[in-house]
Amino acid sequence: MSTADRRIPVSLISGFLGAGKSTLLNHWLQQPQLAKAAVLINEYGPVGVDHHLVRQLDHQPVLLASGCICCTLQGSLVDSLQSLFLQALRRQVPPFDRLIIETTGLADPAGVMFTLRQSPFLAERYRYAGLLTVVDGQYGLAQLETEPEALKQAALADALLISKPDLCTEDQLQALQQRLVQINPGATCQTVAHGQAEVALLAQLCPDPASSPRRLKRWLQPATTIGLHGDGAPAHGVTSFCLTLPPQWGLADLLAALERVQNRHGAALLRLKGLVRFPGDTAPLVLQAVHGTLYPLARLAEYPPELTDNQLVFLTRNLTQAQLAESFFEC
Ligand SMILES: Nc1nc2c(ncn2[C@@H]2O[C@H](COP(=O)(O)OP(=O)(O)OP(=O)(O)O)[C@@H](O)[C@H]2O)c(=O)[nH]1
Repeated sequence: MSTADRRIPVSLISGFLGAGKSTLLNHWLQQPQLAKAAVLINEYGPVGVDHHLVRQLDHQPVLLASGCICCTLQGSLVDSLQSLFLQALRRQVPPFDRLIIETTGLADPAGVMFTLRQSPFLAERYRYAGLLTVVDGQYGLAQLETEPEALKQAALADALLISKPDLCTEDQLQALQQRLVQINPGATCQTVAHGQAEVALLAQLCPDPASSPRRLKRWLQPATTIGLHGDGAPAHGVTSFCLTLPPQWGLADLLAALERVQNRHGAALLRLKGLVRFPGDTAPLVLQAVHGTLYPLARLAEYPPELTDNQLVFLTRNLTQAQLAESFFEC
């Protein structure tokens, strides 16, 4: 990075659904080096849950944009970045020295890179500072074969982080690492458990793009060399919807329903997130699943008031809401 460049560095964290992006961000936001960082979280789905899962420090604005930044909301990303900059200038939010964008699991990072370059306002104030892609240690290898977005995110990354080593065998990790090297030999690749990566990784992602045009070209290059169309199209057959728990259900009913759904439709269940509270609970449980894996339930400190009780957000591929509901609500 040139010392004269005073633009705010923008780092992207991408990774397929449930790969471990928020976990990493949560860890990083507690580190003093990022005390003056701003964070933009982008979500896919009708109800935002992520921003309640990322621990928010008082002085860090967490902005939300619903939808997919790369394909449907590029205009809105420009607006968000512009407004964040102006708000900091007017001291409506604390000044920030770095911006981290966590892209939705379905986002194509090339769209974000392109946005930053295309808007003159943004290009003067922000500089693209690299892409870190988190790859699910457990499901990553399969996702790289079946999910074009996952492949593209890996192909475009400056650094790759393999998550969840504790859930993988050595062979699994090795096979994934080998595949990632094939897809993106230029990126660094390391394994990280529970998001505990060094913050220094952010600074190492890439130098000032202006001083490295070849790299920039590579970032923006459609990944046709590895068999993708590179048109930024959203995944086919991916739907997102909410289901509300029947009021008489308890935790046991919910767990039984999830087991049914995961047994029957594990492959089609890209992601499930939810906050649930049962009678007598003072704080909600955080529910997260990826395919057939239900992650350990965690309890939030308090209930975010603006969220509707007991709604689960599903993201599925080639599985309709009606089909999923039939399994979910079966008694
Ligand atoms: N066992 C284990 N679980 C992990 C690890 N990293 C993340 N997880 C869990 O995986 C689940 C998904 O992680 P998130 O950080 O929410 O994933 P994400 O990429 O932000 O998910 P989306 O926002 O849906 O794209 C959570 O329940 C995490 O606690 C890890 O290293 N080991």
